[in-house]
Amino acid sequence: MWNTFLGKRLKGFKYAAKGAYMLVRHEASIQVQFVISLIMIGAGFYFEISATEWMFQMLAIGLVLSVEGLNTAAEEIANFVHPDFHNKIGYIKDVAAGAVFFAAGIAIVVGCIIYIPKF
Ligand SMILES: Nc1ncnc2c1ncn2[C@@H]1O[C@H](COP(=O)(O)OP(=O)(O)OP(=O)(O)O)[C@@H](O)[C@H]1O
Repeated sequence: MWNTFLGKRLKGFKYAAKGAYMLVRHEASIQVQFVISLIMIGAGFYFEISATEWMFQMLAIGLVLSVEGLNTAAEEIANFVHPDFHNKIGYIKDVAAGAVFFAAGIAIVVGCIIYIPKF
């Protein structure tokens, strides 16, 4: 069953779900972003934001969690291939963190646009 086209896709989904669980269970940066995401979802219900606002908010949350997860993967690869200090590893980690900076910056702007008018 697992060797069919559908079986392989299901297996891939199972590994991806396991990876998402591992990120939330073990990675402090993802845990922080995850808790902030839950707070923002709670705020969405509290302020009864519109369907369009929900879409932008959920896209922003997905963007931040995805990029943070990829940043973690990049860090893990860097640590695995070169555990010692190296300028190139530092550069790789910095640009991966820079990607999170972009995503988080956009998410903050989206949050401000949605919630500032509600006060
Ligand atoms: N092996 C390395 N060689 C050069 N610079 C490094 C190295 N490891 C980390 N750095 C520098 O330190 C910064 C933070 O590293 P890293 O993201 O691994 O965080 P950490 O605090 O060491 O670990 P964690 O994020 O798991 O708490 C990097 O962006 C990079 O500038």
